[in-house]
Parts: sequence; C-alpha cells; structure tokens
Amino acid sequence: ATEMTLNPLRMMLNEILDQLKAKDIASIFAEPVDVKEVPDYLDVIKHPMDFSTMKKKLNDHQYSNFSDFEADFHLIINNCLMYNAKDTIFYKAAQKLREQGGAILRHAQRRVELVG
Ligand SMILES: CC(=O)c1c[nH]c2ccccc12
Repeated sequence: ATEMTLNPLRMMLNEILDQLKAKDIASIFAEPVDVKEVPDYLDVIKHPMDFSTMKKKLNDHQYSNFSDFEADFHLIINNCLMYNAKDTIFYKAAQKLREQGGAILRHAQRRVELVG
C-alpha cells in the first residue's frame, strides 16, 4: 500500500483513541496512576501508560504506525492486569476494555490498511 502521510494516520488514530476512551466510562485509564497515592506502583509497573499520555504522544507525532499505537493500548491493559488483584473493579474493567477495545482496533486496522 502506498505510505499514508503521517497526518491522515494521526487523524485516524485520534478518532480511534476517542472511541477507546469512550469505553472507559469510569475514567480508570484516563490519567496516569498517581504514584503519590500508590507508592509501590512503579516498583511493579516499569512502563506506565494511560489515555492522556497516548493523546500527548499522538499530538507529538510519536506514533508513526498503527501497531505502535496499539502497543500502548495493550500496555494500559496489561499494566492494570498485572498491578491489580483479579477480584478488583480495576482488573475487571481492564478485561472488559480489552474486549471492547480489541473490537474497535480490529475494525480500525482494516480501515488503516484500506486507506494506508
Ligand atoms: C489503572 C489502574 O491500575 C489504577 C487506576 N487508578 C488506580 C488507583 C490505585 C491503583 C491502581 C489504579
């Protein structure tokens, strides 16, 4: 496929990011985990990620392809599954976001390929 110039990709990723954020109705993943509230968080999670950080990376042109963007989404999920116990709201929210986000990303990947 002809290389998509970065701007249209950035526009598509912005749309996809809004769709993913809309699934996080409790805004559990909206901002970085507050390490002042959770002092041991960085002992466990080596690469924190959240939707506001993804938005910043997107606007700073730090995603040059779909898979780098997708990798940060999975980082949000996997960090949460690692840090939180299975019987917590947070853990269950990450499982649900993984399902709902997975469907959004599968459709988006197809569109990126079609347009890309
Ligand atoms: C996404 C996540 O793991 C968290 C989101 N908010 C939190 C507060 C305390 C501990 C973990 C979290």
